[in-house]
Amino acid sequence: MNTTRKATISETIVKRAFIDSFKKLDPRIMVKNPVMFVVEIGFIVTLILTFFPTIFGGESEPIYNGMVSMILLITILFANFAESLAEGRGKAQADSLKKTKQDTKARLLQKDGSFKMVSSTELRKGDMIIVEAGELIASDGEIIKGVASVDESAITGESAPVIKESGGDFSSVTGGTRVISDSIKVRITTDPGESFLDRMINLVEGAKRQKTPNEIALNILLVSLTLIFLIVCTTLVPISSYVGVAIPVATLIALLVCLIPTTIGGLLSAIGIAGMDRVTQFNVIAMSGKAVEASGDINTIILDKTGTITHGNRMAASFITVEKVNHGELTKAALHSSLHDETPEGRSVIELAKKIGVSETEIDVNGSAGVEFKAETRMSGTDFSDGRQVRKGAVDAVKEYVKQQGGSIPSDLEEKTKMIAMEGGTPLAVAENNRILGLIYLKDTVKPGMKERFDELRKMGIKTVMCTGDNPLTAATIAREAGVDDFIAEAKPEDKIAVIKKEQAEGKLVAMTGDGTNDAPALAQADVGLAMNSGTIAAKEAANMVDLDSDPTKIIEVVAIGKQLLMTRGALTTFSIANDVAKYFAIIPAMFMVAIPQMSALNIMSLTTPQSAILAALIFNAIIIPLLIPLAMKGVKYVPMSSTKLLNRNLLIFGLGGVIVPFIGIKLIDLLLVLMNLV
Ligand SMILES: Nc1ncnc2c1ncn2[C@@H]1O[C@H](COP(=O)(O)OP(=O)(O)OP(=O)(O)O)[C@@H](O)[C@H]1O
Ligand SMILES: [K+]
Ligand SMILES: [Mg+2]
Repeated sequence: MNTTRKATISETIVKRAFIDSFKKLDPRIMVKNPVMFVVEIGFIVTLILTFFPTIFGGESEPIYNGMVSMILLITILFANFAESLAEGRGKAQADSLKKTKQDTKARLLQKDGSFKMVSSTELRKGDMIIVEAGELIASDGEIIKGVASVDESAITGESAPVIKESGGDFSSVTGGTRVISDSIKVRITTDPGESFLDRMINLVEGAKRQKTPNEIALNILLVSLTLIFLIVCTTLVPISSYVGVAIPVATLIALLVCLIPTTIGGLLSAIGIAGMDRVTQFNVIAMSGKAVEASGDINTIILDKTGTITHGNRMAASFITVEKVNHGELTKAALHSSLHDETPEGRSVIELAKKIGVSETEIDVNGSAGVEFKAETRMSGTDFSDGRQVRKGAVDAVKEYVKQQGGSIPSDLEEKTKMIAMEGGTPLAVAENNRILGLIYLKDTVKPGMKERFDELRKMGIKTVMCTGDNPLTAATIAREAGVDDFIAEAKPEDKIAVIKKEQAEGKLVAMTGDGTNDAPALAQADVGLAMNSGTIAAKEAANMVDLDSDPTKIIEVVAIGKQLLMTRGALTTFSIANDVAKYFAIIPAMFMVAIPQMSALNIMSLTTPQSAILAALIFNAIIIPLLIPLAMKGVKYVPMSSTKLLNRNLLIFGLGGVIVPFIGIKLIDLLLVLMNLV
C-alpha cells in the first residue's frame, strides 16, 4: 500500500547505526540511560586499570583488566547500536519526507480579488489561496470552494487520487500534495513550521521523542535495582577480606555489570522506538509513544457509522412522497432545501433532482439564504425572501420543526421512514413551512469484511460501540450487518463525549475513530483518538493518531501493535532479570572457589577457573543484547487471547527461558575460552 515511506533495514541504515553507536558513547548522552552509564563508568575504571594495574592499590592483572574493559565497551556499543538501529528507519523516512517538503509558490488572494504569487513560507493561518490543476498545495488548509481530485501519494504513499471537496468531512488538504484536476480555493490553517508534514518529519525522526510514563516507571525500577546491586557489590569487599579473599576491582565491576539489568536497560528505548515505527509502517502517524502504549490496553472502541463502518458516500437514491403529495412538488422542495447545502449529501440531492428533470430556473439561489447543516440541529435548508422556509434533515428533527409551527405529521411517514431505515439507508424528511412533503432516501452500504474485523476485536476482549447521528432503526440495521457489540443512535457530539466519559469512569481505556468536526471533542476525550487523514482539520488536530489510509478499522492493527509493545517490554524485562539470577550463580561460586573450597558445591556449571567464569558471564551479558535486537524490533508475537493466558505463557517462556539460557550460554563460552587458551 505504501511505497515512498516504507523503508526496510537497508545497508545504509546499518552503517549509520554503527557510526551512531560510537557517537552515543558521549557521557552526556549515556547519562540518560543510568544502567548503561554505570557500565560506561566500569569501562573507564577497568581501562585505567589496564594501563595502571596498581592505581587503586593491590595487585591486578593488566591483561585480564583489559579483557573486562573491552567486553564492557562492546556491551555499551551493542546497546547503542540497538537504539540507533531502531531510530534508523524513522530517520530514513524523515529524509524522504524532507524531499517532499519543497518551497512552492502559491496564489495568495488579495482583498480586491486579484492574486499575488508568494512563497509557501510566507503563508499564514487564515490566508486564502487558489490552487489550479497540476499545482502543489503550498500548505495545510481547508477547501472553501470547489471540488478537486488530489494526489496525496507524497504523504500517504497511496497513488490513487482522492476527491476533496468543500463542506463536509472531506474538505481538508495537506501541504505537499498535488491537485490533479479542477481548481480550489483553500483557507490556510497552519503557520510555517507547524504543518502536518513538519510534524510528521519530527515524529518519524524521533527528534522530540519523550519517555512515556510506563517507560519512566520501568526506568525507576531499573535504577533501583542498579543501586541495590551497587551496594551488594561494595559490601562484598569487607566480607571477602574477612574470609581472606582479595577480589580484584575488575572482577567486582564485572559482577556488578552482570547483576544489573543491562539487557532490558540496553534494549528499552529500542523497544519503544520500534513500536512507534511499526505503527508508522502501517501508515498511521502516532503523535506520541504514550498513545501507542495506551492502545495496547484499550477496552472499548467507539466508531462512528458514516464513513467508518459504511462507505460514507451517502447519496440521494430516491424521493419518496407521503400521503397525497405530488412527486414533482417533493422533488422541487428537496432541491430547494439543498440549494445552499455544501455537503456531499446536499449536492447529491441536487444531482438527483436534475436527473429527474427540474427546470434550470428552480436552481436559482437569488433572494434566498442558506441554513447550514449542523450536527446539533441535524437539518439544513433554505429561507426564501417570500417567507417560504424549506428544510431537510433527520426525521425526528424535522418532525419537531413542523410541530413547533403547528403542523401535523403525515400518517404514512413513519412506515416509509421505517422502510428506508430497515434497509440500512438514511431517511431525510423534507418540509416546507409546517408541511412534511416526503423523504429523501440516502443510500449507504457497509464496507466489506467488517464482521470479521469486529470478531477479531471481540477475541482481544475489546467491546465495539457504534455511535451515530442517524435514527435508531438505520443504526440497528447497520449495527447488525457490521456485527458491532452495541450502538447509540441520534447521538449529538456531546453524546459521543458522554459515552466515552462513562466508560472511562468505569476505569476503562477508550479508543475512538472519527473524521468529522463533530467528532473532534470526542477524539480529544478518548485515550486513543484515531482520525482519518481524509477527515477535517479539527478532527486531525484533536486526535493523537492519524491514519493516512483513512481506514478506521486499522485501529485493530494499532491495538495489536500497542499490546505487542507492552508485551515485548514485559517479556524482555522478565528475561533480563531472570538472566541476572543465573549469572549470579556463575560468578559468586567462582569468585570464592579458591579460598572457600565448599563453594565448589555451588559451582553447578563447573566452570573452569574463576577468571573464565567471570569472563564467560560477562561475554554472555554482552552478546545477549544483539541477539535480542530482532525480537525488540519486531516485537513478541501477538495472538488474540485473554491477558491472563498471555501473561502465563510469557512468564513461562521468558522467565524460565531467562534462567536456563544463560546456564547453557555461559558454559559454552567458558569451554570456548579454555579451548582458545584465553584463560
Ligand atoms: N446535509 C444534510 N442536511 C440535512 N440533514 C443531514 C445532512 N447530513 C446528515 N443529515 C442528518 O443528520 C444526521 C447526523 O449527521 P452526521 O453526519 O452529523 O452524523 P454523525 O453524528 O457523524 O454520525 P455518522 O457519521 O455515524 O452518521 C444524519 O443521520 C442525517 O439524518
Ligand atoms: K546484566
Ligand atoms: Mg460523521
